[in-house]
Amino acid sequence: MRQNSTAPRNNKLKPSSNLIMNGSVRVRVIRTLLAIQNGQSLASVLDPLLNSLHDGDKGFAHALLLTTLRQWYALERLLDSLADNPIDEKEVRTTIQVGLTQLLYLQVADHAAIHETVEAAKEIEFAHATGLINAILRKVAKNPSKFRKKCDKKHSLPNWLAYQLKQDWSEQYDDLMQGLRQPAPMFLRVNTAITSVEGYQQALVEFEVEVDLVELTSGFNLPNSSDAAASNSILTKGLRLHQSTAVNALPQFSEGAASVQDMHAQLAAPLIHNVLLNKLSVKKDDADDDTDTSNNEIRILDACAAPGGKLAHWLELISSNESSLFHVKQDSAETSPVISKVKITAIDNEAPRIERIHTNLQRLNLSQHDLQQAEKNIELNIVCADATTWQGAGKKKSKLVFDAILLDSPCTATGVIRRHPDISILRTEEDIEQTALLQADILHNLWPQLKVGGYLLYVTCSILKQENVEQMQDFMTYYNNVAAVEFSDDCNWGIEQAIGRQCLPIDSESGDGFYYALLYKTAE
Ligand SMILES: C[S@@+](CC[C@H](N)C(=O)[O-])C[C@H]1O[C@@H](n2cnc3c(N)ncnc32)[C@H](O)[C@@H]1O
Repeated sequence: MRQNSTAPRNNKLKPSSNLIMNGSVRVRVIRTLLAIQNGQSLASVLDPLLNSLHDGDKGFAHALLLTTLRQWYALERLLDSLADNPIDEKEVRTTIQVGLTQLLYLQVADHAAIHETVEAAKEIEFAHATGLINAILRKVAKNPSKFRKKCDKKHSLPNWLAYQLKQDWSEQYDDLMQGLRQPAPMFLRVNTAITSVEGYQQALVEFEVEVDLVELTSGFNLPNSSDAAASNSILTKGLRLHQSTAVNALPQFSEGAASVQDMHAQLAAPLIHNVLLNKLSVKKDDADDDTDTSNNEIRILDACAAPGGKLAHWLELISSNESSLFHVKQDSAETSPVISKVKITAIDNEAPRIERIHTNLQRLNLSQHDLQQAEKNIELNIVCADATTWQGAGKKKSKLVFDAILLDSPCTATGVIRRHPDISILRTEEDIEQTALLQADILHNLWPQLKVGGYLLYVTCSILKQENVEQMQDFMTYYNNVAAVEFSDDCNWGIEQAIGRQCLPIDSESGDGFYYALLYKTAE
């Protein structure tokens, strides 16, 4: 029996104090780390930190904060091994960890790292601990490579999470533990409604921004399709920057020519878009198919849409001339396009995050207003609603509303720890269970709203099986009208699972730890 779900515990944590942004750079970084340990997310404290600093200090503060977070648990273990007596005060531990990061990972000169860190302890009114801080940092400074080796040896995760990942990924475990401690590469998605990927790559060369073209192939076998359409292959192209760059240094960024989006996140929109294209192009002689395009409109849902990365991508594809749903022709003798209207609903239950959807779509000229002006016959509705209870049919009798659903589900975000290393501090073991329950509630509310013959793409940025393949296996036991679409061997991303595919953030050039499963609705 499913229980009532609640959001992950971290979402409920209240910040215990407002950040006081004064003092030296190190003091501000220490205060930021203390705020994160008190439950604030990195996303909420990073801008206040950086905005409080002179331009010349921002790079160092950013590196010090992010590196300390990435190495947090390894530094904690090292610290425990270095202290004669247990150190309990959070402020003292954090200060020493910030010192260790400078010595072991940032190659700051010994005397600056030690002196400035000791001074920081005085500034945060922990002068009583300066002797201890000084002694530990001096010991490490005498042989940094020995201590760096010690620190790098194991993982830098809380033990409960490392243990769970060992259970889930024993073969990939060592690489995964190292991969999760590294920074992630920056990827760009090119807005193909404006320019081609190759065209934008050329423009970047002129701006002296070095990138590599990344091509991901997604092969899958659609059930109940005609032979011609039975096997499909989609090519998703993105750009990987050699070095992370401020977006205002990118050509035509403010005009919407490109967006920052992880490479594996870029798989979502093409996948759901292409199965829909395929569905529309197949002659409707399938008894299992309830997709009614007789009124020339299709309805699609982005169920957890904020801040709108995948929604924007999908809208770019829909409004791009090459891949537009409006240009699909059925494989019958008829030649007229089958679709004259696409209705998209995007929901999310967090109002401030909905605001970010609007801002993002405006930059890309994809707001409701822009779409209306362009007379694209795309109707976009963005709604603040809870996906565990929301009903797209409103008062209509039939619940069957959507031809395709993208469910980019709330998750523990363990697959994006490289970008959000605060996750390893903020998450607790109990969050996995609670998050899995929330995901199940959303799935059970949305599935009855999908038309027979429609597709639901389930996505998470988690690397825990409970939220992914096990969630899908569990879900499928509830229904006799669900089939999992098989990805084929053509896929050059992720690891095949009993249902779906799992990407792991192992290698420093690849994308984040996303999971994808494509479900098809059959007749009961
Ligand atoms: C992984 S994020 C979505 C990212 C988004 N699809 C994108 O590509 O930019 C998950 C989203 O689910 C939303 N969410 C969490 N619980 C929800 C619920 N019960 N109903 C609707 N949205 C929910 C969160 O606010 C969050 O924005």
